[in-house]
Amino acid sequence: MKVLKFGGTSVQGPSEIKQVGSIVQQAYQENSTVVVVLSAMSKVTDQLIGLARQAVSGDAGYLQEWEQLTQRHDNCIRALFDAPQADEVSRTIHGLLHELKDVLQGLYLVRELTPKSLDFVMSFGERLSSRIISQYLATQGLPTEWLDSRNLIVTDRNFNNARVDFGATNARIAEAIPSHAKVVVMPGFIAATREGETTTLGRGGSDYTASIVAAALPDVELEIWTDVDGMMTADPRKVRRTFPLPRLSYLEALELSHFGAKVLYPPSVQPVLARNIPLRIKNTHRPEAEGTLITDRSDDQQRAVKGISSIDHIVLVSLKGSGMVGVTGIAMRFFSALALHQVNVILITQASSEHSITVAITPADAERAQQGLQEEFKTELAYGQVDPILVEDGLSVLAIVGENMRNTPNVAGRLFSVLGKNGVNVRAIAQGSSEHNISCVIEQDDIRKALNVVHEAFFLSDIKILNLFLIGTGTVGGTFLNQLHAQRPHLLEAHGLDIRVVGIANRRRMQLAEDGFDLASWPEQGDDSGQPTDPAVFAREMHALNLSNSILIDCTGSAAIVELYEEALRHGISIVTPNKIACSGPYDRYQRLKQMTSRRGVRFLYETNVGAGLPVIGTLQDLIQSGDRILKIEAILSGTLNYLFNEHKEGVAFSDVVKTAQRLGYSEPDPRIDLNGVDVARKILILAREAGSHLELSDVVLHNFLPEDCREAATVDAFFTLLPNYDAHFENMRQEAEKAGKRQRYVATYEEGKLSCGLRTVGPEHPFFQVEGNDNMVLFTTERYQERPLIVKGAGAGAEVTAAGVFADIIRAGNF
Ligand SMILES: NC(=O)C1=CN([C@@H]2O[C@H](COP(=O)(O)OP(=O)(O)OC[C@H]3O[C@@H](n4cnc5c(N)ncnc54)[C@H](O)[C@@H]3O)[C@@H](O)[C@H]2O)C=CC1
Ligand SMILES: N[C@@H](CC=O)C(=O)O
Repeated sequence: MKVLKFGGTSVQGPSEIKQVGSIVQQAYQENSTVVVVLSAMSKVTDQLIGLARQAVSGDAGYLQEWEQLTQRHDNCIRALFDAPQADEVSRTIHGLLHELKDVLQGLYLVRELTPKSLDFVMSFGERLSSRIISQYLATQGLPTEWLDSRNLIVTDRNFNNARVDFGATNARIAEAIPSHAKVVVMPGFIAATREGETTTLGRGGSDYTASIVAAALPDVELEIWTDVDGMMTADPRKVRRTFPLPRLSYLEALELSHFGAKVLYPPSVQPVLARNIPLRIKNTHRPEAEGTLITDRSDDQQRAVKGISSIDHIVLVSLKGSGMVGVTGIAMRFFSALALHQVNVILITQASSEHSITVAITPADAERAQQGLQEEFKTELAYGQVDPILVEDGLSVLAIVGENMRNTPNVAGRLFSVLGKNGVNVRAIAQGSSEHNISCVIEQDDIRKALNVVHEAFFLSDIKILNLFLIGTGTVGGTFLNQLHAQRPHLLEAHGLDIRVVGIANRRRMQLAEDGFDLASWPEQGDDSGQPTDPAVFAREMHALNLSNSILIDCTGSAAIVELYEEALRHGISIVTPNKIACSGPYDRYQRLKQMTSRRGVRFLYETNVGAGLPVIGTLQDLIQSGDRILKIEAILSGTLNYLFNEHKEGVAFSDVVKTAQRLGYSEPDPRIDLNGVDVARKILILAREAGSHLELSDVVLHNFLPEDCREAATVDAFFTLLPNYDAHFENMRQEAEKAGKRQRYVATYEEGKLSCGLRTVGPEHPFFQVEGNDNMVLFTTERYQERPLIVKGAGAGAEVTAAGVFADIIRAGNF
């Protein structure tokens, strides 16, 4: 024998009902006796509640709503039945609808809506749907019998959420439902007291009806038909790449449904669990899908965590105070007060110091909980032995569930580590000693991100999604996008790294796309669509998306973008940047940014600030962290300047070489930043800070070789107009060096806490003499490298190498 329950979405219209018909037909052929339990057509219960409230408030508009309800059922009948049968079904349905209208008229007149009358009004949803479907199944040639659940399921008088009298109920079901071939159709959700008053079993109660019926019959299987492929690893509306779970134990299903998995109404597990009846969840729209089988054992021994669920709109209520420590009976009084005020407790935590007890409840219970606790502890409150009752809202509970968690170490470690790395603050934690469930309370704003990162950690450990917000699509940013586009498939396949660009901005336009841009056409998306750029709005939208593993990539040279860093880190967003302004700006901010990363479990990576893609900062950090001490840094740090001094030859104008350096993407957005030495000053300052010095940019002794009017030109274009006036001047400098057998080099030095940079001429004996093209060279003289310095050398500017350095930092941030 089979009991099939169809939810509201499975019976919402004629085409769905026809699909139900074919599923029942199949079950009948395989099992002979089938019990079909039906929900109301989707949204009808809410509509009925609305009608009752409208009527009782004296709003005659309820009549129009009633007409609509009638119309919906009429349409369904007309689509399902031919003329003579349609009239017959209509008569039954209209009889019920007029009964409903009379009840609503009564509510309108007496202006009182009791829980009992609300139950009666709500009962019409299932009574209507089950009558129509019963008749429909009969027209399909099935031997159908409609039974009124109110004659079978006996409850107490706890209207709206009645408790079942299983003794009486089981006996009535066993007697009424025949074991010979038959299709029995019943309304779900509704029941009655012994005296025949209509009751309901709580929202979602149709599942419960089916489970009660199954548990009262011999040799039975239960199937719950809904609109998803089974119990999923997490809520697919909130979490990406969820998948159905083929098997669960009753306990796991209970925990998951209790913590928000809407597919199953939690009380429905108990009756089938008690009789060890297999329960399968199936998709009405995809009957071929396997669904989820729920039995007494969880047979996936490999996976410790079976599912992740959550409950939003949680309130934490805490009783704290030194007067609680070591005093017996506090917990008893705390929970008695809550019970007395009918407060349903979702989660409990108590610190082992006994200094506080915290419970999670729903907002509807919050005021009663607070009042109840204030009354109970009024003496302690008056004497200051406990603090005022603390009520905090805007929270969610996230729970991971699985029977095998009990035998698997590091499940909690993984959970909290992944939350921490994504900047999700955990407010309260609960784990039962059975270890089936670990729950934690977090800010509701973080729930989407938290669910996604936890889901990735436990179910998609082979794939990690990184969400990039890129500002700056010029030389470096644009090249990075091209590199990512080319490398993305390989990273996904070989390293399970799914890197998505979800935000793009440049000086003109900005836009966000939660599922990621198509990198094949990013310039169009980045440049022509979206909205005018406003960094504050970009940041606000980035924070609002609150995506897991988010990284802000600043490929500008803008101080305005640096202003966004602290808030981004605070929101758990890592930062990767070639922009030197943050690390060479005020020391306090540089320090704050670095400290925030360790506190918030995010990364702030800027390897490309010095030497473009060369491993300069990483090398220095490794030296320091391994206990070495920096004695001196001497370096060529400007790719642009080195290029100029190498390429400025006889017969070539200096100003033309500067233009070429700009065209090749070596120079700063404003090339004067290179020529006046500021770019080099920033870089040597950054190295000094990494080496432990608390210096500022103003501490760098900078020898400028750019003539003053070029430095002061109003725009970059004006600068390029003036520069040719000095071609002869630069040619003289070059010839002088050449005559002496030397070469010009712009050299930065850090020694004994002093910073300087300036133009020098070096002979063939000096290592800088041979530094070619746009190369950089950094000599680290340290306690361990005193005889001969440690040297890092290579291209120190340019789109490809810098973009590759940014790329490497992103992967580092992602692997953190
Ligand atoms: N080009 C190179 O070889 C290297 C560059 N860098 C650094 O990389 C950064 C970018 O350099 P490039 O790509 O060469 O510059 P670029 O001038 O080619 O590109 C800058 C990009 O930033 C955007 N931008 C500027 N201010 C903005 C704002 N306030 N809001 C939104 N977007 C803004 C621009 O629209 C443009 O897309 C600079 O900080 C530079 O110092 C670092 C190492 C090497
Ligand atoms: N403009 C810089 C490049 C990045 O830092 C240089 O020329 O070195």
